[in-house]
Amino acid sequence: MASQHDANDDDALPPELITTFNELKSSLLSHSLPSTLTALKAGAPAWYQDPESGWGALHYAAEWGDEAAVKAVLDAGGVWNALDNLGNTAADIAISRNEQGVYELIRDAGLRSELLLHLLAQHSALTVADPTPAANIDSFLSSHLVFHTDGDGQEVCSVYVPSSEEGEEKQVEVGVMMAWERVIMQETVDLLSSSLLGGGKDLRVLNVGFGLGIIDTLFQSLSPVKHTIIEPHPDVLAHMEKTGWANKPGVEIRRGKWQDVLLQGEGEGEKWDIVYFDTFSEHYSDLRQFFALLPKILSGPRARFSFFNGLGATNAVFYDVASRLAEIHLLKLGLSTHWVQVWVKADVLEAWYDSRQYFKLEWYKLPICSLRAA
Ligand SMILES: C[S@@+](CC[C@H](N)C(=O)[O-])C[C@H]1O[C@@H](n2cnc3c(N)ncnc32)[C@H](O)[C@@H]1O
Repeated sequence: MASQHDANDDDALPPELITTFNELKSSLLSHSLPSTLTALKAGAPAWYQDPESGWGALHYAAEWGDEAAVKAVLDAGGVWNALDNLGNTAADIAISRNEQGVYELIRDAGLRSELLLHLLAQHSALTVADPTPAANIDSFLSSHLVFHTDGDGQEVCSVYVPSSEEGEEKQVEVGVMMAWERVIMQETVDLLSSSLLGGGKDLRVLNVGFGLGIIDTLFQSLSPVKHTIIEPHPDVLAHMEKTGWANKPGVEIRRGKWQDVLLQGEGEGEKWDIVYFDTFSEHYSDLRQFFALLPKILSGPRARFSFFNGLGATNAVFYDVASRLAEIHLLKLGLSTHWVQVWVKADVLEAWYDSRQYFKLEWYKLPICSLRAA
């Protein structure tokens, strides 16, 4: 999730607005609520970011820790996800100062804004306008993938994407799947299967996205009678063939994107007891479209669903907002979500030999979802 509003990309601010911003900033720095309210009422730009630090009024209000001031700045147009020059949002400042109430005010403003944007089906902070294989499915499916072991001995499936990072045009490695996620996959399978009474007899499992086959290997240990894997990438399919996946017990490989396999009518009425979703280069809108299939494809209230929860995972507040957004959308479809925190700090620290870092947090929020009893 990138900063939604880079305020200072716009035309230079008229001098009178800079003056009112400076008044607002001084009011916040001197912890004066009346003069903060006066400055905002006079039209001080709550969205503007000081070019030197990248701080906007919301950063100053969060540092002060006054909930009334934070609320006033948000109401006046303070931008919940604006990043300062060090990459921190106002909510990050609130966390660092242990201001839980302020943090929640800003996070909830973010959640409301995301819900509204999704309601209006418009561009949101969860959608990245990126035509490269990292964020565009057609471009990803026509890219060559490399299965290899990185310089730290980690098994990785990578794609290389053009990037102009640090002003230089180059190809950057992006992990489609990396072995550091094994701890997440293991915990996911343990939690998904622990709900199954009778040890999961006649278990039917659906996994969307094969990658390195880590989760599918773990699913095999549950001895499912039916183990459906949906996978569209030719290089991954070739890798699956080479490693004998077509002949494993219960395995049926459906070649294609989940959109083609599950929305095309063939397989109508098919149900599974465990469903897992972990694709690549897709957006939140795709995940949400998949959510809508769940009431039809989950076998009943004992069935469980989980997905790789990686959206917004480069910043704690974006991650919190993205997770709650998913929970609300699932709830609207009749699914409740139980969150389990998985400590991944040690795995994440060592994981990025040559690859772009897509997960920067210490805790992974693992969702376990089930149909609510009618
Ligand atoms: C992150 S990897 C999955 C890793 C897997 N969970 C594991 O344990 O190794 C993502 C996989 O999703 C596949 N994929 C991407 N888009 C897809 C789509 N629309 N439908 C199904 N699979 C997709 C990719 O080709 C890739 O193999």
